[in-house]
Amino acid sequence: MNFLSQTIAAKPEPDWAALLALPIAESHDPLVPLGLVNSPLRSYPAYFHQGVPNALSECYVRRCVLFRLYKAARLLPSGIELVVLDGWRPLLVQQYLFDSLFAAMNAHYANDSESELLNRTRRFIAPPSNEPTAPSPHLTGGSVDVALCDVEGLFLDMGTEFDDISPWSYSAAFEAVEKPSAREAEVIENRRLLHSVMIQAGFTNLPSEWWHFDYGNQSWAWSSKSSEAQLGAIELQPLRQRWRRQVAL
Ligand SMILES: C[C@@H](N)C(=O)N[C@H](C)C(=O)O
Ligand SMILES: [Zn+2]
Repeated sequence: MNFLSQTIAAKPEPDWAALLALPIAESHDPLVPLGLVNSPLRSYPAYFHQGVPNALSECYVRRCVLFRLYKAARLLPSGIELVVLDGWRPLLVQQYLFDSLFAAMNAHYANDSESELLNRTRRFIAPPSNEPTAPSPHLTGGSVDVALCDVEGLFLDMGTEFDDISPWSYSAAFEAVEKPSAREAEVIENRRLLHSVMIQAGFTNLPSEWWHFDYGNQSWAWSSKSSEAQLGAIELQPLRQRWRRQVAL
C-alpha cells in the first residue's frame, strides 16, 4: 500500500452540538508565527493578500501544530511543499468571513429559514465565537488551511480553489468519479497526498473542505474520538498589554 496515496473516505458532517460540548483542558501551548519557516513548509497568509479586513500579515499557529506541520511537510515527495494559507484567526476575521457567506446564502436561498441558512454556511465557515467553552476552531490556533505547491511556488491542482463553496470542495468528492479524466486523476492524487501526510502527522480533516485540518481543538477531539480537547480560544498578546502585565510584576 502507498502510504502517501490513501483513499479519502466520505464522512458525515460532525454533530456540531456534541462537538462543541467536548471539554477543553487548555495546554497553554503558545502561538508562534510562521514567517521564518523553512522548505518544505511555506506560509502564504491568504486572507491578508485578499485584503480581508483585520486579516494578519503573518500566519500564527500553536507551537505543537507547527511541529506537526513540519512532520507532514517532510513526508511529502521531494519537489512538493506544504503551504499554510491560514492558521489562528482573530474573531473579527471569522465574523467577516461568516457574515459574507451568510449574506450570499441569504440572497440566493431567500426562502430558507435562518437555521437552514446557518447549516449551509457552517459547512464552509464556522460561526464566529470566542466563548471559552465553544470557540470557533481557527480562534484556537489548532486549525490550519493548507495546500500543496511545487518548488516554483505554483499551487498543485486540487480540483477547486481554496474556499470554493461548491460540492467539489468536499475532501472525498473526486473519489466518487467513476471514470476520472487525466486531470481528475491528478486531482485525486494531489488530494490524497495532502490528506495522507496531514493525517499521518496527527491532524484530522473537515469533510467539507479539502484544505481544512485540525489538531488539539474540539473539532480534532470529535474526529479523533478523544474525550477532551487541549486547545481553546487564545489571543495574540499585543506589546502594550505585555508591558502592562510586566510592569505590574
Ligand atoms: C473559511 C474556511 N477557510 C474555513 O476555515 N472554514 C472552517 C469551517 C472554519 O471557519 O473553521
Ligand atoms: Zn480552516
